[in-house]
Parts: sequence; C-alpha cells; structure tokens
Amino acid sequence: MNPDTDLAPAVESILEAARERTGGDEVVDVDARSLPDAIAQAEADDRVPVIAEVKPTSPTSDGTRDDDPVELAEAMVAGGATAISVLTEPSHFGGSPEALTRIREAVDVPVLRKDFVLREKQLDTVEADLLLLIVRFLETDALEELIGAARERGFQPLVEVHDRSELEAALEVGADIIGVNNRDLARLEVDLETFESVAPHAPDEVTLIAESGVSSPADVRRMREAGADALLVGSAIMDHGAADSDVTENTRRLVSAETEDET
Ligand SMILES: O=C(O)c1ccccc1NCC(=O)[C@H](O)[C@H](O)COP(=O)(O)O
Repeated sequence: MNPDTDLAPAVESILEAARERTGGDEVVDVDARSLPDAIAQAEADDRVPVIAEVKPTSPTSDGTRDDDPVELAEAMVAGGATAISVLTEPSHFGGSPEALTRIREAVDVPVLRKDFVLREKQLDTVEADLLLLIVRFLETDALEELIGAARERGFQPLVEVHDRSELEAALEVGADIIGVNNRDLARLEVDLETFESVAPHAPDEVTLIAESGVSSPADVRRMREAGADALLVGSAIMDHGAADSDVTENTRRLVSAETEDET
C-alpha cells in the first residue's frame, strides 16, 4: 500500500529477497486448524490466548538461540500457547520453511507462517494454518486477491496493519483476522500505544491480535484491556540473551497474566 521508502535496511533486504522468491511446484491446499476456535478454547480454560513465536534470532534481538525449533514449539505449547508463529526467513531470523513443516507435524495448535508473502505463487510453498499478509507491502487489489487465493486453499489470512489507514484498507477487503504490529518497520521501535490507538476502530467481529513488544504480564493485561483477542509474542518468550531460558515458563508467565498477580 505505502511506498517502500523509509523502511529499515533489514526490512528492505527481506522484502527484496521476497520479491525474487518463486513459489513451490505444487498447489498447496490445507485443512486449517481454526485460530478463532483455538482462542475460544484458551478463554474457556482461563488462558490468555498467546501466539508464541519461534524466532531463533532477529535484527533487534540480543542473541541467537540454536535450539531445535520443534522442541521450542513443543515447549511453548506445554506453557499454554494457543498457536505457534514460525518466522521462516533464514538470513535475518534464522528460520526455514522446513522448520515450519516439522513444527506443524509435531503440535496440534494452529501454526502461522510468518513471512513476507507478496504473490499468489508464494502461497504454494508450505502448509500452514495461517498466513501473514502485510498491508504496507501490498496494493489494495493485490491484498484482496491474496486474501481470496489464501482462503480458497484453506489458509486463514492474518492481515497485519500498523495504523488506522492500514486498518481501514484491511477491512475494506474483508480481512477478519487482523494483527496490529506495535513495531514500526522504519526504525524497528516498538510502542504499545500503536495497538491502543488502532484497536478502538476495529469492529467486534474481527479477531484482533496485538503483535510485538509485549514483554511482561503487565503488558499482556494492557493489550487485553485495549481489546486484544490474542497476543503475538516472540522475544519475551525466546529470551535470546539467555540461551538456557525456560521457554515453557516464559510462555506460562504471559498466558497466566490474568489469573496470577505477577507484574
Ligand atoms: O523482530 C524484529 O527484529 C523484526 C525486525 C524487522 C522486521 C520484523 C521483525 N519482527 C517480526 C515480528 O513481527 C515479530 O517477530 C513478532 O511480532 C513478535 O515480536 P516480539 O514479541 O517483539 O519479538
């Protein structure tokens, strides 16, 4: 939607690589696990719905975790994660499509392919339950086509926005799962006020996800009070600076933010 000016160099480089990437050879059809159903189940169990992210490293993280991605995902589910997000980009996030495939085979919760998808052909790479589509990188027509093509193949599109005008663009083309990214892609800074300013403009029927920058139970409560149906959390769970940090416990701490008094 917006021009690619003013993007952080790491984001420009990921975008450039995504533009050159072709898709897979076979059309992928998926029998998706429903994110709204998984969120409803978490609420029924008194768990805050947390989409925990397998993110071995990132342009803003203070280290790299070399753990097996399947073990990380299983540890997150053991901690009560509602869904798993998998960064599949190799150069800046240390991910891979193969890791996503292995994770989806190992866990029974919905799995999000966290990637820059720009063209329909790129849908045919890997089976996932949810696909990320970022409004900033797509003209409205292309976004609409990709949402339609993703749904035809069974994927649930998670449409990512960063401000109110992007939210309106997402709603205009029928997005029903919307992530508000608190990280701006120009300076890579996170500000939880982003979600707070955008969320009041989303209709109730949309599944609304607060993405990035959630690092404590207090942040979880803040985002929930602002209207988040679910939270997407990477860094606080991966805890890159501490290689032996307990991913299950880090997930559990956020998942239980509404039932335990921790700050
Ligand atoms: O995380 C980064 O450093 C990053 C840099 C450039 C583009 C995207 C980036 N992150 C992708 C994400 O959307 C986050 O991994 C995800 O929302 C979780 O964020 P956090 O909980 O803050 O790790």
